[in-house]
Amino acid sequence: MVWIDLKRVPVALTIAGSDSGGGAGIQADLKTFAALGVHGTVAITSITAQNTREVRAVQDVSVDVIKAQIEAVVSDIGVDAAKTGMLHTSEIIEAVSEEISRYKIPLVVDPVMIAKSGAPLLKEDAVGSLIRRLLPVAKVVTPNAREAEVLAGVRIGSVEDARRAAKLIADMGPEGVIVKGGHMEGSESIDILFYQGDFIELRAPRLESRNTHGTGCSFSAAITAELAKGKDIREAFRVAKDLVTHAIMYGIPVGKGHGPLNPMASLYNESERYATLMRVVEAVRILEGIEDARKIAPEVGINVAMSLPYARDSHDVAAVPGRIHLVGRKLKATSYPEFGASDHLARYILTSRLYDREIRAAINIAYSDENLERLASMGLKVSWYDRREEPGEVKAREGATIPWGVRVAVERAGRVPDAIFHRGDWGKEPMIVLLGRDAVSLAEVVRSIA
Ligand SMILES: Nc1ncnc2c1ncn2[C@@H]1O[C@H](COP(=O)(O)OP(=O)(O)OP(=O)(O)O)[C@@H](O)[C@H]1O
Ligand SMILES: Cc1ncc(COP(=O)(O)O)c(N)n1
Repeated sequence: MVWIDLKRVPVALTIAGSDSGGGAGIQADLKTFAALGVHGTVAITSITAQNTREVRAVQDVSVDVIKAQIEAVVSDIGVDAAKTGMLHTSEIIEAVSEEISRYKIPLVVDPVMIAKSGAPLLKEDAVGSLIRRLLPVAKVVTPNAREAEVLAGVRIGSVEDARRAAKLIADMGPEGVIVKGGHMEGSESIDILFYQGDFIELRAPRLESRNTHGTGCSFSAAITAELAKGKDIREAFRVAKDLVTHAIMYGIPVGKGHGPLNPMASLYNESERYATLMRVVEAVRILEGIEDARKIAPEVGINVAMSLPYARDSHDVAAVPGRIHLVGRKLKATSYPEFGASDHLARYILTSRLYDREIRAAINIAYSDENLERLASMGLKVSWYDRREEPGEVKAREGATIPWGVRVAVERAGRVPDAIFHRGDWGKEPMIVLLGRDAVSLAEVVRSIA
């Protein structure tokens, strides 16, 4: 539960460029502030004509108007924390530095140099101003590996190098330095914070996605939002890493280049919790209403599961703890649905979603030729895997069988099928698992089969 102080909403300010494509810059910052419950204000430094592929034009805002925007916000609304993004020239950097010093605002500096599409967003002769004027007034600075190389003057090829660079940059004035690992190699994206003489390292699986435009902007905006709430740098770092990882996982597939990440992913996920749980409740009601369920109930019981739209793991999948069992001819759920209640069906859903984002629900029923024929006669696509063909290294890994089996069945069908079955193995009951967008529609299919 996040307690929101409605009497005093925290205020964050972003001093950055506008991205017409809505993916990076102030657009990403405002979405991130909003996602974290902070009121966002802006001082636009440059207007870019930009999309997912390129920066076509840049118009810098005059230094007077940049200063006027900051003063307008500070004098009336007040600012708890600010961040900088694209600051194109030395003049802009110097003006921003003066304003920050005058109002003593806690500042996060994202030393944006080159856009993901390759366009320079900081003039080469302005790096000196960034180091001399901005870093000394920064609370936190968040370079990516390439930016850290420019600032620290060392090459970064490893986590060890990143640590060394973070220390060198800390000597330039900021309290905390985070060297981000998005542009490094390796199966994990590792970010390093150097703060008060200690290092904190946060890791996340490196996600394969084209849609990473705006990651650095959202990351620094999330840190700013948390500082605005009065959180400590370390805690802000954790929140930012989490938000950005989720936002990349559900990046927005628009444009032909690098689409934007989705800073709202966590928020949308939370907003769907109740509705998702209620779909499972309704599906259970339909199953419990089936007159004679003997042909569809497996020995181990039936379960119904449905995931949140932006699910990350089995905690984001609702199902019935203890499953639904046959009592006489009718089905009876042992308890009320909860999130995280079925690892088994969660694996079916989460693996299917790697192929088709629309899949959110699953129900398992007993395997029989008759049930398979019914599914086929309803025009549903059925695929299968054979547990006896499971490679040894998959068998050895806890929880790996279902993801492997789903992959086999999906590749066989050429898409995520409407149902996947296997004929069992030693100690494993054969099973049919129905997959679809909605738990209620799947329960209706099961009712028709029964
Ligand atoms: N493919 C990825 N998978 C997981 N996390 C990633 C990936 N790419 C970037 N990140 C994370 O996103 C955040 C931003 O890192 P990155 O190094 O990409 O910054 P940046 O280069 O400033 O971003 P941008 O390219 O938007 O300017 C970091 O927390 C980083 O670990
Ligand atoms: C206005 C503006 N600010 C920042 C970035 C950097 O973001 P990215 O490296 O993801 O392109 C950008 N492209 N445009």
